[in-house]
Amino acid sequence: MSKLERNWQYAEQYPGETDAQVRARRLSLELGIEPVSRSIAAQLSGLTALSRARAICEVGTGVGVSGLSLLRHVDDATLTSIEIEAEHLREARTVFAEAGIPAARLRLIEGDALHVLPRLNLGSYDLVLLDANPTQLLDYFEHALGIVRPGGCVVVPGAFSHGRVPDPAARDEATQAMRDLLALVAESSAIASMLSPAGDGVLTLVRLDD
Ligand SMILES: C[S@@+](CC[C@H](N)C(=O)[O-])C[C@H]1O[C@@H](n2cnc3c(N)ncnc32)[C@H](O)[C@@H]1O
Repeated sequence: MSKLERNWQYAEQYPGETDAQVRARRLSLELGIEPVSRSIAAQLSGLTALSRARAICEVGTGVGVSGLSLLRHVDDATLTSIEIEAEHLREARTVFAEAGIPAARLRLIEGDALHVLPRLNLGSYDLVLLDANPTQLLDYFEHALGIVRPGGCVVVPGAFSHGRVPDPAARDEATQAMRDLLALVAESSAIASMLSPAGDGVLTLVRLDD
């Protein structure tokens, strides 16, 4: 194992998780859902704590690993989470209930994010997580930039597309969409971008003040 691989593995094993996160992670894997990695989950918890987030939006609930992480340190935040698969959302409801998160703090919306995102209030979210269909990423991002407040952030896990983004031979649609987003934000004077090698890569974008 190379030094970089050892560093990566250490960073993944380092964060502690709640029992609810551990159970949700196990359930995700049983259902074939890829949850955010442990280091990315810890970054989500830290970001919402740092920004004292009160309104959080998530695209791609899965069964709740990222949702639990987003809410972990912010007792008064509410989570709007969009999921297209009814079964995933049903399991997520149970996961959140067993974690003791009051229903009033959750707005779980079943539907296609491309139909739901345009209905959300503009400029009103502190953090938006994009973790659903990677081929639709650019459309999600356009909406996310509209609903996040100035100074808020948009977080995109899977930024390396399973290692394919840095591989010039990889030309699939999801990889190309991620590359297009990386290029778009790199050129933007309205966004501060941070690309971290945690998990499968995580891109954190801050919407700068208007
Ligand atoms: C990678 S998983 C999300 C994992 C979750 N964020 C976590 O860390 O626990 C992607 C999820 O997005 C959902 N999804 C896929 N396309 C979607 C769409 N167009 N709108 C909403 N959800 C979608 C899938 O059903 C799946 O549950």
